[in-house]
Amino acid sequence: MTDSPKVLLIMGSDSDLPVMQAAGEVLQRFGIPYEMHIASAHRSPAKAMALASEAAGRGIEAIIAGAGMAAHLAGVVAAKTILPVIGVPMPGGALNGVDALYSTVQMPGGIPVATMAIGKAGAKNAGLFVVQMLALNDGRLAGALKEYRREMEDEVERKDAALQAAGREA
Ligand SMILES: Nc1c(C(=O)O)ncn1[C@@H]1O[C@H](COP(=O)(O)O)[C@@H](O)[C@H]1O
Repeated sequence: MTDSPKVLLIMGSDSDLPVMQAAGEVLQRFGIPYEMHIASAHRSPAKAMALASEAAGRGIEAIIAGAGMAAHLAGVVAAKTILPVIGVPMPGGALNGVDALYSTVQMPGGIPVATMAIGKAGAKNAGLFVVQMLALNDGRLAGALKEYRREMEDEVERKDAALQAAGREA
């Protein structure tokens, strides 16, 4: 995207990209410019901390941080900025994301990380949560979110209608 980014997406590894893309897709759908980076609190701590501490000065309004296993990334990012940080626990590893969920959500009092569900649904909701925050001061986004909800409702209705029709035929 060419506009200056409003949202920063950080992930601990390139292996997280297929999941984190779900957040990017939501932001793209709502026309919100974002930037994606790979940076790790464990493997490249200086870069992870610099991205976090410089974000506000660059006009970023929210950060989505995704990591798996011992997922310290979102917490470390949150420690270096007062921007809202949304954490997405990645699936995989021996514990299939439960480790990442606990290490993302169990922040000590004082440094919050708004933690979403494990995996793609969590990444998607992280994107939507950011849209909802930005919509507080943006009527266009608020309207687009209402339309998104209407479409979701219509889709459920279509599926139910198809189920009822199939039931009648059986
Ligand atoms: N949890 C973290 C952090 C961190 O918290 O800073 N950095 C990388 N990782 C995670 O390690 C997992 C395995 O990484 P590799 O696939 O590169 O071995 C990834 O899910 C990544 O987010």
